[in-house]
Amino acid sequence: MDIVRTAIGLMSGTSMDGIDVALLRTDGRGFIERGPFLGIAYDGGFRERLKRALDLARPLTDRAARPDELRQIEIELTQRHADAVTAFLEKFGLRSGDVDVLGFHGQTVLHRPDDGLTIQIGDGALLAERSGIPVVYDMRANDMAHGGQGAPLVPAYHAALAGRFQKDGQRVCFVNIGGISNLTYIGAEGRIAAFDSGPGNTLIDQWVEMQTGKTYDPGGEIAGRGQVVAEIAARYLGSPFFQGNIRRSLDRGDFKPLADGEASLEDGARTLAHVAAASIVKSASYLPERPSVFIVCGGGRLNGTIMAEFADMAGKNGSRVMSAEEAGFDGDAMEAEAWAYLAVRSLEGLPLTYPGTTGVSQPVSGGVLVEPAK
Ligand SMILES: Nc1ncnc2c1ncn2[C@@H]1O[C@H](COP(=O)(O)OP(=O)(O)OP(=O)(O)O)[C@@H](O)[C@H]1O
Ligand SMILES: CC(=O)N[C@H]1[C@@H]2OC[C@@H](O2)[C@@H](O)[C@@H]1O[C@H](C)C(=O)O
Repeated sequence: MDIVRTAIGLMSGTSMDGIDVALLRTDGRGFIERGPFLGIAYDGGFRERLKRALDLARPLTDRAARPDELRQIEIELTQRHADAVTAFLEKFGLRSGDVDVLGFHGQTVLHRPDDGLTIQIGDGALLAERSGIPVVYDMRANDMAHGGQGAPLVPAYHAALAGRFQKDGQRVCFVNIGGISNLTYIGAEGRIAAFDSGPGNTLIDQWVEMQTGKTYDPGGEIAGRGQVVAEIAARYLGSPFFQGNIRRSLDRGDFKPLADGEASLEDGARTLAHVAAASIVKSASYLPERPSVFIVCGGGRLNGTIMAEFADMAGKNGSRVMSAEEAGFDGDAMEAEAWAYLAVRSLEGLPLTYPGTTGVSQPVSGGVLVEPAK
């Protein structure tokens, strides 16, 4: 019988808005029991530290290199994850001994798939020491070493969740609208295709922060008061990323922020919400079949303007759009749950990625296990 483990997944995504913590009981295969979730927001000061980490990482060519200041930020990030685990255990009445493994994503500071380079900061050994729990981390590297894009990795988890839709004969596509958006298509016969689909919230967050000091557009309400500026939308949607059937994974910095003065606050937010929705639809046209349903997770599902535009465009193609919650999932917890699931798969030596998800040459496992000292 397959071993069912209790795993906690820890995700600090490209939006750099905080740490998502989710518990899962799973065998890393078809058994999945979702547990509680906790989101812990970063304060403004630490977000600035993470932005600095992106600048410090830009010139790096060695994924193990940690210039002094970057190493300091890595230690702080790791300590924040250890504190997040402690807060999670306390909140839900658990002890560290109740948890078999932590799946630790860390923070992506540089992602250059064309150069075979992906760098996540986050010290797995330090987290194991501080938490007293075994840690699986660095889950993207082995995929890249085998010719994969190193992202997205969540599709293996989406595929495991899709079972009940497949039984209904549905062609399901999970859409994650995070800082960057990505898609996972699972056909009725279990065929899986996944890739990054374009800019998500990052451009919107950067624009709203520059114009107002707020870090995002709550509910998409600012965008709701604006109009799409056609030339700006065309500039983003005309990117070579959307041309041709060769999908590649994205770095947070791949799409340039909108410059001050290019639009009013509202029109800029509306245009970027339109770009977020239209890029999903454009990229989805490269899927093997038209999905019958899109299930949307990630913070972008809370932006009403993105969702209204996306539902409208997908509806014209005959596809239905629903939020993760409407489908019975938790759209905030999905990526952290996935990292818990992938950690258990890593312990079992099961594949994390497939030719259809990252373009890797063959299905490969990945991740590095560190046990705390006894
Ligand atoms: N209530 C809300 N209204 C509108 N947008 C929101 C809301 N809450 C969160 N968001 C957006 O969602 C973003 C966070 O999304 P999420 O946590 O899914 O991203 P991430 O995991 O950091 O990114 P990625 O999936 O690219 O790694 C925020 O930066 C913000 O733009
Ligand atoms: C290199 C990296 O961290 N990529 C992230 C990013 O954020 C969304 C998208 O781009 C996705 O490819 C990936 O994260 C998710 C969790 C993934 O690997 O599935």
